Amino acid sequence: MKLEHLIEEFETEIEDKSMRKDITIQGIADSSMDVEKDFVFVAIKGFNADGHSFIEQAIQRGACAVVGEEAISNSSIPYIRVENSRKALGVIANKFYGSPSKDKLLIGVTGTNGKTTTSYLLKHILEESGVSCSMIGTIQNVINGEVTQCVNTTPNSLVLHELLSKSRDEVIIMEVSSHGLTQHRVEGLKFDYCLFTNLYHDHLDYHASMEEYFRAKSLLFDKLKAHGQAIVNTDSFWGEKLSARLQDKGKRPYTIDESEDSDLRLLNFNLENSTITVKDNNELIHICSPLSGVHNMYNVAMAYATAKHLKIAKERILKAIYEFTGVDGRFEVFQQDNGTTVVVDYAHTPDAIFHCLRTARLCGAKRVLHVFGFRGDRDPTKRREMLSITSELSDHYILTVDDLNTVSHKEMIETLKSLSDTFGNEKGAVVSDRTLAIKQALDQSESGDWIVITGKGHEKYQQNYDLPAESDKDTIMYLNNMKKRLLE
Ligand SMILES: CC(=O)N[C@H]1[C@@H](OP(=O)(O)OP(=O)(O)OC[C@H]2O[C@@H](n3ccc(=O)[nH]c3=O)[C@H](O)[C@@H]2O)O[C@H](CO)[C@@H](O)[C@@H]1O[C@H](C)C(=O)N[C@@H](C)C(=O)N[C@H](CCC(=O)O)C(=O)O
Ligand SMILES: Nc1ncnc2c1ncn2[C@@H]1O[C@H](COP(=O)(O)OP(=O)(O)OP(=O)(O)O)[C@@H](O)[C@H]1O
Repeated sequence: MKLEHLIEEFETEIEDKSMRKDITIQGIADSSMDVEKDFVFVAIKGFNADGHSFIEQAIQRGACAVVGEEAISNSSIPYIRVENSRKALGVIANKFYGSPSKDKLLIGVTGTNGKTTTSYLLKHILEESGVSCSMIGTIQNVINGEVTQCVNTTPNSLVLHELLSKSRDEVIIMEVSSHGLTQHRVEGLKFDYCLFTNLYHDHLDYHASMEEYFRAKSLLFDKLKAHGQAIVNTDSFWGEKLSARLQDKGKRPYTIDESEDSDLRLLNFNLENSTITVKDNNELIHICSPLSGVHNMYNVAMAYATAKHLKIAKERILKAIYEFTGVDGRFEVFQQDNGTTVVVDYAHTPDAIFHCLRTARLCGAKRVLHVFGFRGDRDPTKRREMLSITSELSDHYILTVDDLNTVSHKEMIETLKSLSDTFGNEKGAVVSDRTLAIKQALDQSESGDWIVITGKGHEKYQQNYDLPAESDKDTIMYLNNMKKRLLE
């Protein structure tokens, strides 16, 4: 593709007109380290670094043009000045990869919690109905059945367009984070369906307020195609607000909640046999799912509604939901020989913790023991609420280390102690090693108890701990094996 074609969308002039615009572009890079011969380098002012300071390095590596926001004179190669480099990256990536989303059915899922679960369940329903499906999200990306690892929930626009261009699947389901939306990572995409799961306290280290967080999430719905459909969980203030916002813009969202005037009405949750009754067009439907918890019933309803919109037969949807075995690290249950139930879950927001602990209670736990921690460098404002919820809903909590990121172990332990002293209750303890915290909970447990371990879910540990384990699930396995060996 010629440079002049790649940049024709921009009103800005190439700084030096004597430069060759007819040069053939071989690729695009937003990192100077990825630049190769005849690549366009897009300089981005980031949170840690400024891509403009790597322009020289990019040129040395073979860049044939640079896109950036700053005024630069005497550039030795064409320099295209734009207002917003992240946005420009999306525009040129879309062009370079030939508008790869144009012929795909694109489903975007946003919300604080439930994106991954809803996406996996929907993918399962579609595939069981013979529809091929790509998925882009937190745990991994799956394109044409091939799994690749990911850095972000929503990759940047360059990676995203490349993934889309590779996909031969009929449908693409992607999780869209608020970071992704504000950083223009989905620039150039138009969605057929946009789903809103919920909005809870999270990421207030990044967004200045819940209102701003909501505005960020709402941006996804501006990217609906003209005949695209929004599917919104309206059981909360923020869901209702989004629905009203869409209606103000002339859109008719499909709503899901427990009220009479919703499009899909959730009537009854039966946690004992994991069934939810919904009213769909005056028909009462019983949806049975092995997923535990009221929160998952909402995820089930969301996936059901979307599959119905995609014209999948009701019976097929119900069968697929019934057979869905769940998502790695999302309320994953491990029964212990002593009659204790251990749950590993990815909850790291107050609300998600509330749902997990409440689910354990509703499932008849004799006692609930909660093991969890706080991530270093992540929204500290939610910690107090997380502690209050566990103090209320668990019989005993053990605060321990989660990912430290750049925070030192010592500093984190001091934080845990101080938070527990101030906002916890006497039922809590701090154990500095995560694997030993899990061991302590297992050692204390009796038949009928539930141990709920939250925070890490499917993820591997960032730190080394005392027990040789790489994840919460590993730790449980290790401890069980150790016990068996001792008994032999
Ligand atoms: C804070 C944040 O969101 N950062 C994201 C952002 O990084 P950035 O562009 O600011 O990076 P930077 O390091 O400052 O570098 C600036 C520019 O200089 C360039 N550079 C840098 C060094 C060099 O030698 N040469 C060079 O060209 C970089 O390639 C970059 O273009 O843009 C990158 C590309 O899109 C993201 O990978 C990165 O996500 C980081 C890894 C991250 O942890 N983000 C989290 C907060 C996040 O986005 N999370 C959400 C999920 C949230 C949820 O749970 O719901 C997600 O979608 O993943
Ligand atoms: N609908 C829901 N409402 C409230 N909490 C939920 C819901 N679905 C899942 N959760 C909780 O949130 C955790 C993360 O779920 P999931 O991975 O599906 O959400 P996500 O939106 O992808 O999260 P993240 O953005 O953190 O990756 C679960 O382990 C569970 O504790």
